Amino acid sequence: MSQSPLLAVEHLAVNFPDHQVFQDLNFTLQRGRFLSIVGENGAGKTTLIRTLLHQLKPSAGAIRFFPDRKATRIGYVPQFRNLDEEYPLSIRDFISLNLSGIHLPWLSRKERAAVKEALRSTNLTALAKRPLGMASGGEKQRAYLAQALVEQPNLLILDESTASLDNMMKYELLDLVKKFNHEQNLTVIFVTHDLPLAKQYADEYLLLRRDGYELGPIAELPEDALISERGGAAAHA
Ligand SMILES: Nc1ncnc2c1ncn2[C@@H]1O[C@H](COP(=O)(O)OP(=O)(O)OP(=O)(O)O)[C@@H](O)[C@H]1O
Repeated sequence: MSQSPLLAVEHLAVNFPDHQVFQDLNFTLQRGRFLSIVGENGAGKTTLIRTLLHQLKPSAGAIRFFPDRKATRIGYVPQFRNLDEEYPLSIRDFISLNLSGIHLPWLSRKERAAVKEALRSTNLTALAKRPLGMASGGEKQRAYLAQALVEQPNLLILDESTASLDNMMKYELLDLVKKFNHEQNLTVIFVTHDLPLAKQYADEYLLLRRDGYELGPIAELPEDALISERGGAAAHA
């Protein structure tokens, strides 16, 4: 299989006023790969994602996108939050949120087709008119996935997106994501504390530790990846 990098993290360091999160982080993510980022609380997973999303500036080093950042569309699926039942938008309107207003105050024909496809591919067509607040947890999370997919990203970031979902919903969501990964060569970054889930779906792992990091094929993810050096199991978010 020919390899083509989507991004390269080079000698990355991120400093906060009181401490440094990474010192010299290096890895390359090839297109079409499914990378799981794991690490105990405070190891720097969110900091890395925020740096990838350009919300934080590296103190040293760089993240390079290929061919460039502009050509790299990033879809982001956040951690599950139970929206209020009163949340007024329908599932269809919620999925369209990122699109409306980009070109015109209403959706173009192409955008409407993209919303239709996002609904279809996440099994939400029959629920399109349902208020998102009334949807089940799994349906809500599929709506977030559809919202991220509607812009046809090259990179999909799942940021603890399965935390707080029950087992069935977790597998349902990741089965869908894996399908996009396989069928559309979509590159995936999955941040999680759930090692069995990471092992089942990812191709490779990045384990962040407070004093360094490890990388490798997912089959080599250490069983004790989330056991802190102080000897206890790390608390999960
Ligand atoms: N804006 C900030 N200012 C100062 N320190 C910060 C800031 N953001 C994060 N940190 C610190 O940086 C370290 C890494 O935090 P980060 O949230 O990236 O860890 P994490 O691996 O995502 O943790 P968790 O699993 O708990 O979500 C922590 O010690 C955190 O307190």
